[in-house]
Amino acid sequence: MGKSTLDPRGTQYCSDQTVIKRLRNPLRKVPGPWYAGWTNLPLKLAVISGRRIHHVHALHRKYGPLVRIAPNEIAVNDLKSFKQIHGISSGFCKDKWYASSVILDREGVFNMVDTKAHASRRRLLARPFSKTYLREHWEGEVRVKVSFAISAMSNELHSRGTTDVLKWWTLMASDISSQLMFGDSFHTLEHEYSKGKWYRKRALNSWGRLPPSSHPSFQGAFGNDMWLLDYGKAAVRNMKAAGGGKNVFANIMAEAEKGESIDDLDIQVEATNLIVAGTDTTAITLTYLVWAVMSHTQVRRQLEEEVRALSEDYKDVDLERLPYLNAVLDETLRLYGAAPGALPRAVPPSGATLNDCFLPGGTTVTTQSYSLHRDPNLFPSPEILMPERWTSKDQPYSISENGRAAYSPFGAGSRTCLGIHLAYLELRLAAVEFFRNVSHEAVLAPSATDACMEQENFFLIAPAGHKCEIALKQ
Ligand code: HEM
Repeated sequence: MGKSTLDPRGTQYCSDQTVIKRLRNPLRKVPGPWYAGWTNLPLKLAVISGRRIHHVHALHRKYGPLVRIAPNEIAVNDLKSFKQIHGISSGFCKDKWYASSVILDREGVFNMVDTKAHASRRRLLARPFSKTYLREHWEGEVRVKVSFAISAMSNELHSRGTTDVLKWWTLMASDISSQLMFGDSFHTLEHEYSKGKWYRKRALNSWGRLPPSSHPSFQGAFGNDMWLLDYGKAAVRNMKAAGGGKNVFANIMAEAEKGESIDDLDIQVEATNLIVAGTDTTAITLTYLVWAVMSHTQVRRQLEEEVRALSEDYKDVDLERLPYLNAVLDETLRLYGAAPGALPRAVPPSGATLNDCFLPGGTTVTTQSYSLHRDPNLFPSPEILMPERWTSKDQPYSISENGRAAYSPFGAGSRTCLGIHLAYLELRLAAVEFFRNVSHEAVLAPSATDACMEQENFFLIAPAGHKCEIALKQ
C-alpha cells in the first residue's frame, strides 16, 4: 500500500514523447496561431458560441489560404485545393465527424463515409430528387404550401402590423418536407403553434444551431426528436400504401429490387434525416433573401418588376428563365446560403499535398464557402450584394470562371446537396410569391437590424436575433 502506481519517470517519458511527436508533426509547417498545434480549445469555444465560420475566416485573413486550426485540422481556402478535396473520386472522404449524426445505428446518405455504399444510396434516391420528377409530382403541393404561408404572412401583417418571415418560412418548409418525406404533412402552417414543439426546435433551438463535433448534442437533437423518428414510420407505411405516390420514396422499392439494397429502417432514417436537412436550410436562405432584397431598394424594385410581369398561371419552369430572380438567388446563396460552414473531409491514407504543403493521411481538412465566397480574387467587392455580377458580362465585377467554380452553397462533388432541386423549387416559388404579393406593402421592421441578422453559426447559420420581422408600410 502507499506506493503510487504512477511512476513519475514514466509520466515524464510520455509527456516528452508527446512533445517530440508534436514537434515532428508535418502539420507544424502549416501557418496558424501557435496554440493550434497543441489544443483545439479556441476552436471549440468558437463552435459553442456560434462563431466558427467567423473565427476561421479571421484566421484565413491573418494566415492565408491554409491554416492549422487544431492539432489535426487544417482549414483550406483556395480554389485549387477546394477542387482537389471535393472533386469526384478525389479520395477525400467525409470525416468521422459525420458519424455523430447517425441515428438508430443506421447511416443515411448524408453521413455515409464509405464511398461505394454512398454511391449506391445516391443512385437510389436520385430519381425522386430530380428536377423533372419533383416538378411532375410535387410542384402543385409545394405551391399550395407557399400560397398558405404568403396569405398567413399577409394576414398577420395587416392584423398585427408586423410579421416574422423566419417563422412562416420555417413552418412552410417543415410542412413541405414532412409532406414529401413522410407523405403526411405536420400541418404547422394551419395550426401555427399546435406543433410548436417542432417550430421552436427548428427555428429557435434547432439542429442547425447545435455545435458540430459534439456527439452528445447531435445525438441529443435526434434523441429529443424520438417523436420525429416515430413519424418516420409513416414514411414507410405511406411508401407502401396502395397506389403509391404519397411520398418521395414511393418508387424506391421497385428500384431497390433491381439491385440496390434498402429496408424499412433505412427509409425511416432517410426520411427523418431528409426532413432535418431540408427544412431550416431552405427557411433560413429564404429569410436572408427577403432581408437582403428589402435592404436594397434598387434590387427590390427590379425584382418586383420582373416577377409582377409573370402571367397568373406561371409554372416553375418559367421562373428558371427570369434573369434577375435567378441572379438574386445566386447572390443570396453566395452571401447567405444556410450551410456555409466547415465541410470536414479526411486526407486519403497516402497523404496529399495542398497548396505546396504535405498533409499526412487522416488529417482533417475543412473548406467553408463562407470564406471562399468572400475571396476578393474570386468575387470583386465580395461583401456587396450585387445580383448584376451574375448577369453582366465583361464588367470589373462580373463573375469569372473561377468565381463560378468556387461557388458552392450546396457543397460540391459527389457529396453535393441531394435536395438541391427541391430547394430551388421552394426558393423560386416562395420568393416570387413574396415579391408579387407581400413586399409592396411592407418594409423591414425596426427590429430587423444588422445585429439581429448577424450570422450565428451552429453548422447552419441563422439570424442571431432568431427572427426577421417586416412591418406594414405606413
Ligand atoms: C437552401 C437550401 C439548402 C442548402 C443551402 C443546402 C446545403 C447543403 C450543403 C452545403 C451540403 C453538403 C454537406 C457536406 O458536404 O457535408 C448538403 C448536402 C445534403 N443536403 Fe442540402 N441544402 C439545402 C436543402 C436541402 C434539401 C431541401 C434537402 C432534402 C430534402 C437536402 C438534403 C441534403 C442531403 C441528403 C445532403 C447530403 C448529400 C450526400 O452526402 O450525398 N438539402 N446540402
